[in-house]
Amino acid sequence: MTDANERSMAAKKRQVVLSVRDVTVGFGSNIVLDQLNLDVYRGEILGFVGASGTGKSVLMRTVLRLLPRRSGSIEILGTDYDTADEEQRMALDTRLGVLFQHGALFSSLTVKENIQLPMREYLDLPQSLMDELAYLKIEMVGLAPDAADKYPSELSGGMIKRAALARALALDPDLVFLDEPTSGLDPIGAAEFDLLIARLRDTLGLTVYMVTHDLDSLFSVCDRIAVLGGKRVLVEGTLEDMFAFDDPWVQSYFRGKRARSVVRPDQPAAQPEEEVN
Ligand SMILES: Nc1ncnc2c1ncn2[C@@H]1O[C@H](COP(=O)(O)OP(=O)(O)OP(=O)(O)O)[C@@H](O)[C@H]1O
Repeated sequence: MTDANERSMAAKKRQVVLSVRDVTVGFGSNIVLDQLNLDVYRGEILGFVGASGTGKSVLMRTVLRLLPRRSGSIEILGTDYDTADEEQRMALDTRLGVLFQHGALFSSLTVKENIQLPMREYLDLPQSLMDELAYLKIEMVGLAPDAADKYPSELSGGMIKRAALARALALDPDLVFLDEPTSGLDPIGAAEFDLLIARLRDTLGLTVYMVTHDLDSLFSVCDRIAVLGGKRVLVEGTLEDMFAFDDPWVQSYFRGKRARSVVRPDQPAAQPEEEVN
């Protein structure tokens, strides 16, 4: 059996936790996603990439039902929100965590209060237990306990990302969506954040859907990569699949000069080389 066949057999055995089928999304006459398909498997870190403006955020927002779609279906953790009843929708909401691009913490609330927001919305817990849980999440993301009573304006960029991650983990989700989690962090902070995500995946059994432009993240923590292009998922698979995929943007992205500075040295550069942003 070839490697490709073995991989495809293994993929079939994996449990799909997010299934996007023939999804079309547009704004007026601007069709951004056209009959797009994507599967995300339990326990993986999927890196979602694509040129600027191709619709990565639009897809994530559509999956999270923050944007309407024109057609297609989306099933998350076995539930199709469109056909689910109120109780099933609520149960699904508690199993999802989201970290938006700029952290999106409420500036008038402390870190602890931000983390407790989802708990207040979905759970009926005494304050003492919510405090205990908030401190647990704060520790989980590598923040010091005294961060709990700080306001977002008192935190560094890296601390804001961690606090936002703690809030995303507030309800012990199965699937977390991260929109450019390392953007704005210095390389060391970004590498630490990547390691944190990988560790949380391993210890909590999370599935991670990560929109990113960060080549380091793609090379160091992502199990699979999906590339958005031409309003669809152009290619999905391992890094090796990306290197082998015959498309100018994909070749330039994964084998360009910037990629070569972080990738394993055994990967040859694309010829001719064109840099992408
Ligand atoms: N609310 C909206 N109304 C109209 N057009 C929108 C809206 N949101 C996104 N778009 C358009 O959809 C397209 C895709 O945008 P999106 O933000 O998803 O790109 P992206 O791939 O996430 O880009 P980047 O990597 O720069 O963040 C763009 O043409 C954008 O102008």
